[in-house]
Amino acid sequence: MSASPPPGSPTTVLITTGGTIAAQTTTDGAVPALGADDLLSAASNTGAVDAGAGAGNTGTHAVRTVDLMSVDSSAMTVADQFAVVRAIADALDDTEVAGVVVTHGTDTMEETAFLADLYCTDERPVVFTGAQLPADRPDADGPINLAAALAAVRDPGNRGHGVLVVAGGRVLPARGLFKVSTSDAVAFDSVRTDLPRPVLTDGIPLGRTARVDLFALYPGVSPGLIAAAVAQNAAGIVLAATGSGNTHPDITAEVALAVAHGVTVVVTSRVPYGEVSATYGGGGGAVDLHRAGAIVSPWLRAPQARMALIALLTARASRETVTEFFSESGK
Ligand SMILES: NC(=O)C[C@H](N)C(=O)O
Repeated sequence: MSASPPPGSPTTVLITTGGTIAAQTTTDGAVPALGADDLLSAASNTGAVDAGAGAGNTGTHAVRTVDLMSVDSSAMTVADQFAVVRAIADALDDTEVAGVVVTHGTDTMEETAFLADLYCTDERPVVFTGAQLPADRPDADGPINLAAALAAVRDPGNRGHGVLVVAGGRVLPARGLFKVSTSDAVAFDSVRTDLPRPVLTDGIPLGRTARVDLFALYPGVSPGLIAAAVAQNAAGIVLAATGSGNTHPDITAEVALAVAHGVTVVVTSRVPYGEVSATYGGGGGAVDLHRAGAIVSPWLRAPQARMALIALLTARASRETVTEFFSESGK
């Protein structure tokens, strides 16, 4: 039995979306099966949640639950991701709510948490968490991560820092985050933890969103990939180029054609750390890609650059606005 939080206690909203934190092992592989109440019970059993906590409350905070969806995050659609962002905004519409925890698969947490951060103008903490091991494993990391995420919402030091991600004992900003391990509890790292946070204030879109394709570049890559994206009416293309944003000259020619078709092209890197900058020439360097009309993303890597481009192009942002967003993000 869990004790009730004192009357008038602030409320944390717990939104669940599936992922390994909610998964059980079946003969067909691990699949999300658990809901918010199960996750809260497991978190309270860790002893890491304040005394008196349990399903329905965490110590001095009441917990309101929203079982939003139950999917592996690798199977999420962009519509699902915007549904998560809207659910966070709905939760924060209630002034009694002190903050929000979202449980989510780790495969694409860097994308959804970043998308939420793009629209996050509220001071109240929004914290994503997940797990690397299914909930039915004796060494499951989900319960301790959820307990830590709930504690992060209660920590006044986390106000005003945008969306955070808690996993494996680390608390990191969503912006700049990427998954670094397929299996370790320390699932994430950051390209830079002090990235500026330009936000989008036009409102969270409803309905269709812009199509943005993402290609990793490599020796021998076919320029036809870009032509195919243009032919299929992509509004934007993100290139995870080699090194500091470089590729083969044949790609540069296709980028120029795509830009001439009105497609917004953003160049980032397949390398996890360091700045992407227009340094190299030679026909396929970032200097050449920039001259061909591509916008360089100095710090946001491909998955997050793609989410930003989807959000910006859905809001019909001009080329100038997109350029400004990426340059602001790199200061
Ligand atoms: N660790 C995880 O959560 C991986 C899982 N495939 C997911 O992203 O939903």
